[in-house]
Amino acid sequence: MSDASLLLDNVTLARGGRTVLDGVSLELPERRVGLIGNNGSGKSSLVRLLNGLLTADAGRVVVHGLDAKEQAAELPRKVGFIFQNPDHQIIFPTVAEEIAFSLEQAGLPRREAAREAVPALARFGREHWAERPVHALSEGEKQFLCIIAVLVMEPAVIVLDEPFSSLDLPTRRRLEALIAGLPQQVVLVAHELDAFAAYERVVWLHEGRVAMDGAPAEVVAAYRVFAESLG
Ligand SMILES: Nc1ncnc2c1ncn2[C@@H]1O[C@H](COP(=O)(O)OP(=O)(O)OP(=O)(O)O)[C@@H](O)[C@H]1O
Repeated sequence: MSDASLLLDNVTLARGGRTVLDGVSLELPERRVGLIGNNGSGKSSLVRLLNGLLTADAGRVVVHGLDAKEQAAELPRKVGFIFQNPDHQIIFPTVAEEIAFSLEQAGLPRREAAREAVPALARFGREHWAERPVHALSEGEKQFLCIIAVLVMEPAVIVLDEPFSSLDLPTRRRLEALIAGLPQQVVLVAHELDAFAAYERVVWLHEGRVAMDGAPAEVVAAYRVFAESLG
């Protein structure tokens, strides 16, 4: 296995007494990986194994050489996570404080992190946001702030779990362009199936198992047929 891979080896996970991942095995060295499937199929559960928010009941998860169980404490710095709802991620009242907190998480001493927040925002052309109250940002701006907060920590992997749900189309397109330019490995969970056209690999989860896995054109087309048949 290459060191820059995500590996799930026969992973099983139960939540609330139900099996939500059932013997999932995947080796994912691709830089752009999509995850699709019906509501409740296990997508969010799977990506939460990658940054230690959840721990597999059986099987093994390895993230760029880190064993998710043995080296769980190191995972949050390796895997940046962007949630569907930015309000779940943002904890500080101002933009600069939020970014300073990320820098501190990345290992900078507190005072240095506070000093570096505005220059960090400037790298993304958002230094004018520094003193803005987070609640005064639009949904798209909040999502962008979350992404900046994750990127300043320079993780090797970026996971986005349904990041487009509350975004209008222009904001979504801007976010997609930003994601496309990232040097990191990206794992995207989304119901917007056209978002995966340029991806290298798409995994379709169904009821906690891999239903299909491969090039986006084939996997998305097959999932579309299946999903339409349920409607
Ligand atoms: N906090 C929780 N406690 C117990 N069960 C949970 C919890 N969160 C999710 N589940 C269950 O785990 C299963 C998989 O959920 P998960 O969120 O991983 O699916 P998903 O594919 O991401 O769905 P969606 O597309 O709706 O976001 C579902 O049956 C769900 O009810």
